[in-house]
Amino acid sequence: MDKASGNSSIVVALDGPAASGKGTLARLISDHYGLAYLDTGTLYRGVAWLVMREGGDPADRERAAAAARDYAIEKLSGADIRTKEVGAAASVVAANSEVRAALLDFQRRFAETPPKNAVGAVLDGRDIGTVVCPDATVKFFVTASPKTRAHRRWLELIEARPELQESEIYQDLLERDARDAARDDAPMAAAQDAELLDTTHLSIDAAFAAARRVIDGVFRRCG
Ligand SMILES: Nc1ncnc2c1ncn2[C@@H]1O[C@H](COP(=O)(O)OP(=O)(O)OP(=O)(O)O)[C@@H](O)[C@H]1O
Ligand SMILES: Nc1ccn([C@@H]2O[C@H](COP(=O)(O)O)[C@@H](O)[C@H]2O)c(=O)n1
Repeated sequence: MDKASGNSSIVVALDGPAASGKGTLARLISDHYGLAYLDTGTLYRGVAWLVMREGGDPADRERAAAAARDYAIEKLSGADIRTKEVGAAASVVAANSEVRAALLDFQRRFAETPPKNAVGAVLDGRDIGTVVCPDATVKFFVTASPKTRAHRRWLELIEARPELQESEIYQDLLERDARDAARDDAPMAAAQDAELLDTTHLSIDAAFAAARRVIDGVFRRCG
């Protein structure tokens, strides 16, 4: 239940820094509760990829804004948007208010009217609980130590990119986290009513169990 609007759809918001485990948890929550899942980072990664594919600079405000306004998932078929470089570029376009404005409606519509008649939606990102869905049913701020997050991301990328150094990933994550937290528009921050979930010393299963305890508790109180 969306707290304020009374909207019948359940909205679970997961925010937090890069490689904290938001997406992993969001997919498990989506499957367990039958919620539609939106990884909002893919929107910003997609905009950055589209700009770079045309040889543009992600810092080019008008070019990035135009790419966001013309964003369509179909334009990204076959695109590898999970690379370190696209992640860094995504955090550059994400500081562009026109890009954020162009992507906001789609995220809110997804939450309010989830696809495939799902009973609700789970969205992960940086500003879901603060800007996109401030009245979400349940909010989490998922984090882990920078070293833990860098190690997890390194493990994720190393198979495809054996040349990658973990130290390079660590530095990249710190720079991206700083950009995300320092920007004026919709900075990465924990909503005041978000549950803090530090996964540094939690397995995926343990983190999921902790999240379920919170969600089930809210659902019991909401009836
Ligand atoms: N609790 C955990 N313990 C160990 N590994 C984890 C845990 N949670 C997630 N991982 C692994 O860490 C990597 C990053 O996780 P995930 O993609 O969920 O992070 P994220 O917060 O969504 O990252 P980003 O915001 O950069 O997309 C994945 O390979 C995932 O399998
Ligand atoms: N709601 C969001 C989601 C993402 N971003 C920006 O996109 C970058 C990539 O996101 P990932 O979740 O795929 O790591 C991220 O670093 C942010 O700069 C955002 O601003 N808001």
